[in-house]
Amino acid sequence: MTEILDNVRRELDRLELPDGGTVISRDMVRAMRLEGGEVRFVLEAPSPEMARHMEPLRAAAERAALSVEGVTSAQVALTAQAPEAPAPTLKVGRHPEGGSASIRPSGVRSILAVASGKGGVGKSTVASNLAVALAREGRRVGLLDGDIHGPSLPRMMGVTERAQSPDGKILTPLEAHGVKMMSIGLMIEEDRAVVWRGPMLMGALQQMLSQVDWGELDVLLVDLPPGTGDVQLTLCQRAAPTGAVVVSTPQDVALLDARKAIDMFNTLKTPVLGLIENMSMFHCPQCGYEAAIFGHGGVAQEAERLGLPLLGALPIDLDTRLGGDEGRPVALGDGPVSEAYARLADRLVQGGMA
Ligand SMILES: Nc1ncnc2c1ncn2[C@@H]1O[C@H](COP(=O)(O)OP(=O)(O)OP(=O)(O)O)[C@@H](O)[C@H]1O
Repeated sequence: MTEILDNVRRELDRLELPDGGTVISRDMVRAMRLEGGEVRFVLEAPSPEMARHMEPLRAAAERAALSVEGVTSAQVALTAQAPEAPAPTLKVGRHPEGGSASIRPSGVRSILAVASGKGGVGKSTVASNLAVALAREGRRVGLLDGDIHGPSLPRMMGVTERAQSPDGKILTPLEAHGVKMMSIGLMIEEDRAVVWRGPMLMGALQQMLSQVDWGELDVLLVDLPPGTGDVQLTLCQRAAPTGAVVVSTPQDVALLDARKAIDMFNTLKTPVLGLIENMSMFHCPQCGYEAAIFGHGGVAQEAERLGLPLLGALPIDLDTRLGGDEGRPVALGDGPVSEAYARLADRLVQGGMA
């Protein structure tokens, strides 16, 4: 299936635009899906004015998709980016307000923290894929990037637009792959560093929870920074999360830090719902050889020791890395990793957590 969609994209990349580039290189294709042999996607024009002249391009895109083997029908819709809303006057990077008052958004049924002790274990990758898998199950999902110093979710979810605040008070979340999302990365330029102390980090989290129009959500996933710092403290003390899932690799050094994260959640009385092992095995796609690059079974043993469920085990996988870099989480496709995320999502839904 992924191959068919890749071929469709390849064909679309031949559709040249009068002012240069193609619909792919100009990033105009949205929400591409394949069901049975039917391909559907949206062509997004930069403005309503341009969309009015794009019917021939839309028809050409349909023909291009239909020319791909395995595609039996194609439906392409035209849309246009809304005229630019006023730039947010909302100032980010304030100190937190309101003492210990709740900052939990009222329409959100469940808040799940996605945490890790150590950095780089794949927490944001798991959060973005889990969000997509839950949305594919029909859940109303939000994804909040709590990693304020190193926001990576905009890139992983393929969102490049800036967040807007039509009234200067409340930010509108951006939407990608059926998930509403908010990140400091949507408010500052990508290569600008956030050089903030603890109180400003806590203030930013407060703003992203209580000054964002999250609407009605079944679940809001909060991708926490690694470790046990101010953001974790604020979330647990003021937003009453339903629980936390802790991501770790099977490596000893990562497990050691995961134990500290679990200890922190216990201290803050936030239930730890289970552990997720990431980068558990590498299956060589060429020769079938299996290598336990970061060790094997460590997270399962740790979960058993702590009496916590092992919610899932995800392999080291090239498509996972590529999907993260390209802004198309691997859980959008089909294949063993996408199925593993679907099982993880299902488990959380069945358990009433998402
Ligand atoms: N299962 C996997 N297979 C292959 N690559 C992976 C996997 N999980 C994560 N990665 C890659 O590892 C890198 C780190 O992942 P990610 O940013 O999700 O980690 P993180 O724990 O959120 O890091 P930090 O919190 O320190 O920013 C990314 O390049 C990501 O694509």
